Amino acid sequence: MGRGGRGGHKKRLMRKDYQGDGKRENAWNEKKTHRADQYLEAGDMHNEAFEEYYKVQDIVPEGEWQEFLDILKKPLPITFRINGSGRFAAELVTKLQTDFFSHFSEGPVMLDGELVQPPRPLPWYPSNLAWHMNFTRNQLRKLSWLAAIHEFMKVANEAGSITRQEAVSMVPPLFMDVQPHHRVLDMCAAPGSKTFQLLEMLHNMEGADSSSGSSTTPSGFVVANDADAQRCNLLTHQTKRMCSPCLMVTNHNGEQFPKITGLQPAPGSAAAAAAAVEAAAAELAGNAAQQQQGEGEVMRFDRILCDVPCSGDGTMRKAPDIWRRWSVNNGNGLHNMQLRIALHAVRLLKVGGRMVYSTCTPNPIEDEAVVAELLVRCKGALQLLDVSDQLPELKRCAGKRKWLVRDKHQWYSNWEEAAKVGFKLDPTMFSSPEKQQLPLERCMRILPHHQDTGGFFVAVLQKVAETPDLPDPSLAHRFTRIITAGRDGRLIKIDGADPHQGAEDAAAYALEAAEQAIAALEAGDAAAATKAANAAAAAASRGGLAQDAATEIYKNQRRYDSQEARKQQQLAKQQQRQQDAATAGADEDAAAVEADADADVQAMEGVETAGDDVDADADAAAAAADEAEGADDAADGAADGKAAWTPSWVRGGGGRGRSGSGRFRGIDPIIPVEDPTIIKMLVDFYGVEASFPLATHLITRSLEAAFPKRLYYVSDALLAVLLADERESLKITATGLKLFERHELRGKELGKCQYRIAQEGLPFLLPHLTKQVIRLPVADFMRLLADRNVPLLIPSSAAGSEAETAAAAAAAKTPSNQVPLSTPSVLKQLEGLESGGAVALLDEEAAQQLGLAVDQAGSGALTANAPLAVSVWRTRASLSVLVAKNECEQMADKVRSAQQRMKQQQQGGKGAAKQAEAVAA
Ligand SMILES: C[S@@+](CC[C@H](N)C(=O)[O-])C[C@H]1O[C@@H](n2cnc3c(N)ncnc32)[C@H](O)[C@@H]1O
Repeated sequence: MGRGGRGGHKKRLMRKDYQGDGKRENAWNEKKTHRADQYLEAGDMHNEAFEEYYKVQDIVPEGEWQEFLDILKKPLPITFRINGSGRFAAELVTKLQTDFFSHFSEGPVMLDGELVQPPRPLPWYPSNLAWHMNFTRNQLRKLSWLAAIHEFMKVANEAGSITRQEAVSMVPPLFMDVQPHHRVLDMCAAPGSKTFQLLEMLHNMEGADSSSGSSTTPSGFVVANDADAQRCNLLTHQTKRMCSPCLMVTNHNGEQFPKITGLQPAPGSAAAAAAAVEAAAAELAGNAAQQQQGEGEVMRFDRILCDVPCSGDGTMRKAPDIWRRWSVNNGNGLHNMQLRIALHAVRLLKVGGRMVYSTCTPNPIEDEAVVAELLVRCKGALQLLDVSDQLPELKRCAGKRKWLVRDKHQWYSNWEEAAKVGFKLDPTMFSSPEKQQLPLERCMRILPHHQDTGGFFVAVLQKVAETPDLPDPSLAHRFTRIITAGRDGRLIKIDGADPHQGAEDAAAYALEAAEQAIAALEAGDAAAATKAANAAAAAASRGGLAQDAATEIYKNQRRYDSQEARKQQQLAKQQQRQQDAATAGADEDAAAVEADADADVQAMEGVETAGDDVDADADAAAAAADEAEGADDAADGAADGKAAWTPSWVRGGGGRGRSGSGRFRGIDPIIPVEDPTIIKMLVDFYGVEASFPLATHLITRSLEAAFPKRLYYVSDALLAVLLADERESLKITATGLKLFERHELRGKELGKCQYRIAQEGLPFLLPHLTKQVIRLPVADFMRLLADRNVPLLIPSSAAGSEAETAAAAAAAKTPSNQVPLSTPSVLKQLEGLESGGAVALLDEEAAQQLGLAVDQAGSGALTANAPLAVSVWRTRASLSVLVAKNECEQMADKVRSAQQRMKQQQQGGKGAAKQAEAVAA
């Protein structure tokens, strides 16, 4: 993706165990999968305050308390999700079942008197695409076939065909009902496992019309947002495996996510044409409202996920440190922020849109209290959906209508009790008679002991009408606090003021006016609030107060806000760090993803560095490559001068500490690639059909090179967002799918086009390429994947039997890894293949025979659905694969499995024929 933030500080982002030799600890490493018990001994897993709190909250059904406590002390099993719902996904499931899990089919497997638990699909996850495994370290060590499963998972995880993810974390996206045309916002998205799921759903284009152009690209998009800039980088890495041009990563506080207005369909898109027709018709009919609509709409979302930062009390199994550091203040301290994020999500949601609120804590203050307050404030415009008939196999407890609130001193049953003495409590935390009427049992609480998972909370909400204005509840409340304090004489000191009666009256009036300001704020009337606040200030000064009451109010308000914001941020960060540190899996294992550092980019660096050398070991070179993409996008190409074209628009431009027009420092500009020379070069060299919107939908992040380093493709819908956001309110850290990358072969001739095709963009581009594509028979394709750099034998007149003879002669003499490609059909194709970037793909007939053919026009972006094709670089003497080794291995594995399956089918067929013959005889 086009990344805009600094990428050069990767080392800083890595957890300690990823630093040093630069080799990252593997997410599937057995050491990490059982980290939980490295932190604490079982005896340490005890916390009276925690136990008392949750017993009083009554979240565990009668008689199950001990079971609940016991499971919290056990490490979490491994769970993973097979990515995509494409046919390769089904194949992967088959492979798991036949190659690996078949060991369990002949009865229970015992080791040292202990049962080895067979892997099982999560019963509630659709199409058997999510699995659960629970092997002990001893079992992995002693059973080599178990270790092989683990190894396979590791490779598949790295190649992006599976994602290790905690079971409960897979739940919220399943209730989002995301469709390809939806605008989706993931408010608190990092490190991105749920974003990945949402993208898969967006790209599930089954049944969509794929007959023309880029119609395999969904018309919707996903904006993945996170408040933490460094975690946005992890998000980018994690979601990059999805290869989508429909993703934008942004870096905002969720509660301040900007409203974008003036959204117009992307120029040249079908939607733009339709809108133009509609606008013209409206003009003719003199329909003002419709005309206005044509002038652009406010961007609202169809789906919003609020997976808010929380105390993480449901994650004890993977973060056992929570036993030690648990405090009631953790949840209480986050409630306000959670509510503010959720309220803003409601503002950004379309009428008719759906929003899922989730946490990984069973704490009602962070769960039902937030949902109830949302419903009350929305006055019927937001409804809690009953989803009890969905995912019926998922065991869950109903949400609660009543709960209590505790501070570090005592319990309270209502705000009235707590208002005066409560320690850092807010009225919104409390249940109330009004809230008890709400159908809060429709919320879902997933308890760890019910299906051997972590704990989670999910509420599914729908906006059914425009909501009333939703002012920040904590703001009004804090004003009240300040005024109460003022009344008590604690805040507004009349230092040095004229002690006569008038001053006191004026002070009282000032306070009253301030109260009116609150009421106006609560009613969402900003103008009235300002007026009342000004009146307060005027009264204060009229009374001759030394300290202006209103100023004091505002000063304190600001002080309080920033202190509180800092505290909440620190708390959220601290909790996040602790969760991350203890996370065993790759799901929320951000550092692992970061340390991944673009395996394919690194692989390319490897090939580049090795140049023409036959033994290009991309992975060795990759280990040395420590610069992330974002960093060198901007630091690009000082040597080859500036870009030669003036773009019609540019977002940002400061970037990386340079001063400039960019609104956000450190964020690179986004620039459309409008240089006719570049577009023509790509179109001519690769034969890109006019159906692909190359001239309008390519962006880059730097103009500091005549030929920008990377060219990214953004979908229609995202282009429309970029164009609409004229004020640059969106802080975009990454967007777009990398399609081309400038190739650098030091001191070597680059041929007619300096751009190679990026593997991640290949599935999108391939259906539109008419040149530089070479189709290989199975053996050659497998060889290319294995050796990754094969020599070519191309006599100038290579053709027919002469070439065959030459190739055979060469084959007889050369060591196996030096044998040039010699299949006549390949030699023929090589004749027409220019030096430079190209695509090598499995010959369609072979793919058909193996049942691996993909409807290219309809392949969409899903990695799992992608055709068997690799980006290559052709020189006069060799063909080099520009794809990471593990990805090549995965592809080879797919072919081998298909071959095996075909063999079995043939054998089955022969057997049946023999049987039939015998019967006939
Ligand atoms: C529970 S994690 C999200 C996990 C993520 N949804 C996933 O499935 O991978 C909460 C995230 O919220 C982010 N965050 C904290 N405060 C935030 C705020 N005010 N607005 C948006 N995101 C915030 C944290 O940086 C953290 O990445």
